[in-house]
Amino acid sequence: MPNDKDGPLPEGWEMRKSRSTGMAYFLNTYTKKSQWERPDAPADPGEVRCSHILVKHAGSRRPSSWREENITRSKEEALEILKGYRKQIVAEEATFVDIASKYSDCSSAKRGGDLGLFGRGQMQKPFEEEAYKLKIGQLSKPVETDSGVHIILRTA
Ligand SMILES: O=C(O)CN(Cc1ccccc1)C(=O)c1nc(-c2ccccc2)[nH]c1C(=O)O
Repeated sequence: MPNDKDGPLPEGWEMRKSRSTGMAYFLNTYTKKSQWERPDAPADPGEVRCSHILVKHAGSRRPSSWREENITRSKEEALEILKGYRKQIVAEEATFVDIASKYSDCSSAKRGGDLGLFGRGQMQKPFEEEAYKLKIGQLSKPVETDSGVHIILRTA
């Protein structure tokens, strides 16, 4: 029940007290984002919320992005680049949001890679399958779709 004021917070969320005002606020321990409003439980338990980093290649269905007008790298190169990003994130040398914002070939880069909530049947099948396997807070292995290669972070 969304916004049930007494119900448990969705996993990954903590209630904090603002040091200055003493007001309660809510912190998402995965994305490090904080907000005053109590987070809704996912609208439908069948939905997940994910962020992703997309590296396109010459074989991508649309080999173009906000970063690069004409993407010519090979799929193998794209995979190596993506594995490098994953290593940096796992070693905490960079945050997921930082890498997604700077390097993802998806328009969601502007939102730190956030895709929002989605249910089954909305994303390309390989992407959906991997996303639904993830626990909240877990980072996927590289996933190939017609759009390119991705790593996925499940956030809710
Ligand atoms: O595949 C295509 O023909 C073109 N697309 C699809 C697309 C294009 C613009 C916005 C959203 C999706 C992409 O290449 C694409 N796919 C994605 C995508 C794929 C899987 C999960 C989430 C996003 N993002 C993009 C993008 O440019 O921004």
